[in-house]
Amino acid sequence: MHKKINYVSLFDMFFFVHLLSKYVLFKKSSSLRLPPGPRPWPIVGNLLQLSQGGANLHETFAKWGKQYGPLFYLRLGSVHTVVASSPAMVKEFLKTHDQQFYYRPIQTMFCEIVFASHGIVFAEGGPMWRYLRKICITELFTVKRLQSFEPMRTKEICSMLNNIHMENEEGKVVNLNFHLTCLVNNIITSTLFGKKFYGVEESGETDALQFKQILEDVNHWFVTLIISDYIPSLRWVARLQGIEAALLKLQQRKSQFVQKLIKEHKSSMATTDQDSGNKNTTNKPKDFMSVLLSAPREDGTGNMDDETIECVVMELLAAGTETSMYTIEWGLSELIRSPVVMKRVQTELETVIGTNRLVEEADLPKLTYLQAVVKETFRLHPPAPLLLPHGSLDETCQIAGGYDIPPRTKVMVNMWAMGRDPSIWERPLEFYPERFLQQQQDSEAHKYDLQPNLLQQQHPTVDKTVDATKNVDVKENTFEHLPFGSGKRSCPGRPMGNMVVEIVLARLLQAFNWELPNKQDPKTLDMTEKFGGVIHRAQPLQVRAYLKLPAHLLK
Ligand code: HEM
Repeated sequence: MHKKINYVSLFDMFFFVHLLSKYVLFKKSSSLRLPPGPRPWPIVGNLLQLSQGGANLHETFAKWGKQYGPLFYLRLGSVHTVVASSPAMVKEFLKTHDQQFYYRPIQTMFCEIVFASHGIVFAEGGPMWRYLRKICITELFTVKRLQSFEPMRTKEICSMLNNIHMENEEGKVVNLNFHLTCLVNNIITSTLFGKKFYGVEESGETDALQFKQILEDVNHWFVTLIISDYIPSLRWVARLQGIEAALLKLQQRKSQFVQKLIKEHKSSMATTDQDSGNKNTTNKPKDFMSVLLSAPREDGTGNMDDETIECVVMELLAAGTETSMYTIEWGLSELIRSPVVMKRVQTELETVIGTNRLVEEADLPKLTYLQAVVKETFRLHPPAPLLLPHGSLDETCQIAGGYDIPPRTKVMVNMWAMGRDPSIWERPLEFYPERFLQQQQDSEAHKYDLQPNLLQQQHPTVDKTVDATKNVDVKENTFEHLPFGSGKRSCPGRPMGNMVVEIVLARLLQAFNWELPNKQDPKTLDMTEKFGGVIHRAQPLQVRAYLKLPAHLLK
């Protein structure tokens, strides 16, 4: 009994000291003019309210945005957080004060251990991050480099089309999610390491199996809420729960896997150099890992170190795969639900490309309606609904409205809420690509509308004359539509991500007619979302695909 009382008083003392330290910390911020927001609880702040009702984070934030305004404040444990959800507020952070808010000051245990926070995505900022972004833009995502991988992409897409066709011939329902996972992973890893891991030999402890397991674990931990990320004094809890050990083990597995690839690359580069006197004599495109291995260090002395390369390639893999593949799945889901829009995009493909050859990447600029379909998909289903967190480092910043943003505040942008905001978009919940077409492009698209009145029948409420005046560039310049972010932290992989989404969708639509299994009414297709780092369909898309091109074109 005596012992128990001692424990209780010890706990009380710990609790009191904890509260006192929080009080001292937040006394300072209470003199600041913070944006409005829900009332925080002691210690945990608004953390518990986040999970109330089981809604996805971006949905909860959209609800609070309506209640508290386009900029609201939360305290998540000890982490100051603000959420912006109007073009004017987003412009404040991504343009007007981009110089102060381009940092990623909030590091989670996952980023710290698994990515060591010294690549691009999770790096706070600084000269190394700037240098790596420069390499992305001048070396990796150039038109020339991306074009050099076109034959690989064409081959992979054709192989997927063939597999889908064969499954359908056997009377099977096609799980599109499965096919897209294989395809997009193979495209990205072939670009990054010159290797693919899906659809290859899978018996035993193969590279493919290891790769998939690592990727699964990285995705799992990326979205797992670890309490000590918000209440750092509870790090010992993460230790006791074995979280820290699990993350360290994942880091080692990831490191061993990528280091093996780096070793293979170094020895094949050495052989090529010996054979050809420093000239690349093979027709194989130079993958990103080879480019990074021959890139100089930031200070110009020697080559970049292996740890940085390891970090960068894994980040590119994590950033580039699910974003692209889920967009394609959402796009096709929306088109199946809107037969008139589906008809228009397929007619555009028939008219511009014909039926004697498959659409190629060089054709994409001519397919204006397809581009509008992709933009409309990003509007309703931005893969990163809250972008990635931004923030300032050590200074308090004053922004429009007279609000103070304390140092190291996590700044989130609710792109998902903006995409569905009726004050920005007319009839925001309708899938209506025409809203992105300029007037002259719009009349072009009408060429492909076989029955002009059908669109109005399907969307009786849509007033085309109003929406047709809008175009996507205006929407980006006015900070209304930014699926790739904007400013210093905007997505460097955009040229690749956008192109992969467009070409895969174009080929799927050109090659097949799509239906739901068992003659299910398209309007009843379940569109429930799940947030797991990237927004994806709660239920993978299951479809029937009927070939509409000669089968030999898929070879
Ligand atoms: C549909 C495709 C994609 C979408 C929608 C997308 C979207 C985004 C968004 C919203 C951000 C955060 C911007 C911010 O913090 O404000 C981002 C960052 C990033 N993305 Fe993408 N992305 C896509 C594809 C790719 C691809 C294919 C790659 C590379 C293979 C890539 C590499 C990156 C990197 C490295 C960053 C971090 C930039 C930094 O922190 O400086 N992304 N992306």
